[in-house]
Amino acid sequence: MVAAQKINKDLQEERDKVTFVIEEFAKWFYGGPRQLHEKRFLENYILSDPDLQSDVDPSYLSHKEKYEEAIRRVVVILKRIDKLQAEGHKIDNVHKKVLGSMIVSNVFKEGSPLTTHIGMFGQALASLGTPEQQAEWLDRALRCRIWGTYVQTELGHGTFVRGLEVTSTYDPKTKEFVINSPTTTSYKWWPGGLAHTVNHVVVFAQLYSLGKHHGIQPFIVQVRDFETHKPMKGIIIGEIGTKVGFNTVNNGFLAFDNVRIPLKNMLMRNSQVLENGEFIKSQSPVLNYGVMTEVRVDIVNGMAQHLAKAVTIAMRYSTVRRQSPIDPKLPEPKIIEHVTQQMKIFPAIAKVIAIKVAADKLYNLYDEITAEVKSGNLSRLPDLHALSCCLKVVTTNEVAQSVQICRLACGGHGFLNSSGFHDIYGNVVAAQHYEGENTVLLLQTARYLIKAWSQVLQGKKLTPSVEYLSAYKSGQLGKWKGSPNGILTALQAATAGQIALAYKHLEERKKTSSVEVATSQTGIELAKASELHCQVFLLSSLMWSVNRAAKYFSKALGEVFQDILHIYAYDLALRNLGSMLQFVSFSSADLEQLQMDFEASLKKFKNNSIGVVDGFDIPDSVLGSTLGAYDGDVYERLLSAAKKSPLNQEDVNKSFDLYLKPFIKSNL
Ligand SMILES: CCC/C=C/C(=O)SCCNC(=O)CCNC(=O)[C@H](O)C(C)(C)COP(=O)([O-])OP(=O)([O-])OC[C@H]1O[C@@H](n2cnc3c(N)ncnc32)[C@H](O)[C@@H]1OP(=O)([O-])[O-]
Ligand SMILES: Cc1cc2nc3c(=O)[nH]c(=O)nc-3n(C[C@H](O)[C@H](O)[C@H](O)COP(=O)(O)OP(=O)(O)OC[C@H]3O[C@@H](n4cnc5c(N)ncnc54)[C@H](O)[C@@H]3O)c2cc1C
Repeated sequence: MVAAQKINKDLQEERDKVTFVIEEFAKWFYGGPRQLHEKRFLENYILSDPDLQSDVDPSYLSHKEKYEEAIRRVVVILKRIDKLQAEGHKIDNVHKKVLGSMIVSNVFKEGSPLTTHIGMFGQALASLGTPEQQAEWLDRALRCRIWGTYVQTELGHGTFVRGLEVTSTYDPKTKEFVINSPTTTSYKWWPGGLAHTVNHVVVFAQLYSLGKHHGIQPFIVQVRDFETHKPMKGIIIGEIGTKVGFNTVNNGFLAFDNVRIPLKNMLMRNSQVLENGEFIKSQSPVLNYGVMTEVRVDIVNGMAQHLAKAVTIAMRYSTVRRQSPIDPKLPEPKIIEHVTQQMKIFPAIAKVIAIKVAADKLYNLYDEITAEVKSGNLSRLPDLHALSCCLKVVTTNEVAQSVQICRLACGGHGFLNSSGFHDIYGNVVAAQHYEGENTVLLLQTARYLIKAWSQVLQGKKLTPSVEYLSAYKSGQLGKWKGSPNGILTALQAATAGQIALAYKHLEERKKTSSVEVATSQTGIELAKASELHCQVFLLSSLMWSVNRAAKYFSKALGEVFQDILHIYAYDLALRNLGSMLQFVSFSSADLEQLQMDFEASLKKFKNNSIGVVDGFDIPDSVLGSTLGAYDGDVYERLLSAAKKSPLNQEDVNKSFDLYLKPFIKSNL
């Protein structure tokens, strides 16, 4: 595909300078040769369907048309997956690998109405349902023969799950639950696909049985008729309106008016209600929160992919675009020659890799701990919760900021929808809101860090992710060294110092207030500590991975990883100087050197920067950008995209005769 393309000569010139084998990098980035091959196969197989080659640019459609087109595309893809399976291709979890991945990001642009079906409804059945319940619903859900979503948030409550108002009251006479939405604020609000797509939901409601309250429990409810798709009796359902992004996700509202469901529809893997109404408690109430944890883990991986798209666009465009002479005697340079441009894009490239590495580690931890939980051992669940919360926050915040920087790095053209940034940004900032509001999740991680610090004070041994707190307490951290390793220890000292301060202030406030009030008053410091702790995890994971790369990869690629690590570490240190200055001693010469080292690291990486974004291996059909295509034919693409605007399909728009002309005439 690539060989036949005519490549922009500036882009080719930069590609010729790359010192490592891009394919080796791509294999690493996707987890191995088999995974890379499977990704390419799926991209090609799915996206080559003629019914996806439509010339319709969804950004010109109305809200309603966008949704209808998204559903048409969903079905084309589902048929394609059915065909794939009928042809005997065995790909595990293929629906998630296609519908829940970047492969289709340019097909939907503003999100698929089946995103939560794939990522949350199926997952809720799998992790909260009994084997009998899974036999009834899971297989049909996985084959997309029933469509569902995860319905938790209400108009009045999203964060404080225990405050949800929808009730589910067991009636032992009929062996049914009766579900009700007692107030306006109890309307379910937000779930993806809920409005007009799904026919089932997993809904979270306050359980009452035999007059007693048993907290939030999950129930499966059919909300639309299979044949007519009309709302079922007692179901009030609709769409919540246009949004900053995610406009094809079909987020909806839902209220229940005495909706009856059979006893077997409570998902009972954890807690149970018996026929006589007796309630059997689960091992822990947080087991019902497991789906949220899994999605937080998925979000981190998704952020690396979104940012990979943004940096690919910014990097290729910066290689093709020439503007503003640096040396007046020479022609206008590629804009990537401006060091400030490198400062915008190279740290963002490094972040893609740091986040990908952290996501891999988080997935491994998730798999290990989920297996332990299944066998009844919940001891490491807090580690997973603490890490998944802060990583979800820091990666969504950093990627949102970096996508903006990449957009700005493309000058005015970055503001065009055809650049692709608008859709990437919309998808990224949505994740700052969903699956736990970001400040709230930082405070969850902080609970864990405060407990860890209290263990340090008691001389107890800590789990690996917080072991550095003991090192800080025994005075081993705090001396500045300008290497990535030195930056890691300085950051660890700053984090531990911040946790210790928050702990101290919390203890002081506890003397005059309850623990809860004191914790709330210490929120600013606690949130800061969590954020720093997450940065420690990101940097230490990247260092671990880069050191490993030295053993397993070619020397050339190993050096590129080292360059990336240096850029990442220097950039992180410069952005966190304020926090570090409070707990680490620096001289002004140290800071001057740090800036020099950062600039040198940009220069060193420059010749390989285009190779790394090519190694993200995002085909044009997935990238969907006039500025970032592989061949660099930016200006022709911009013009061709503009010509497709509906306004350009006629010489004179009717508004001239209707409004402008009469106005001009009337003023003559
Ligand atoms: C494509 C887009 C799709 C989007 C979908 C959505 O958005 S769906 C909607 C997404 N919605 C949201 O994301 C809503 C966000 N809100 C929430 O998740 C919860 O309401 C909460 C965590 C904020 C508070 O919960 P609470 O009032 O029950 O709890 P508490 O603070 O009193 O802590 C009690 C203990 O529980 C622990 N623990 C808590 N969670 C977990 C967990 N997952 N695992 C393990 N443990 C957990 C916690 O650490 C604490 O332990 P400690 O310290 O006592 O040993
Ligand atoms: C695009 C999108 C898709 C979504 N999809 C789904 C879905 O499929 N299913 C579903 O059930 N839900 C879904 N949601 C809902 C989402 O999970 C919630 O909006 C999210 O968890 C935040 O909760 P909230 O809206 O109640 O925010 P709020 O809690 O009201 O946040 C408002 C402000 O209050 C602050 N605040 C609240 N509590 C505290 C506290 N304890 N301490 C300090 N500050 C606090 C927050 O930091 C924030 O600044 C979706 C939301 C969006 C935007």
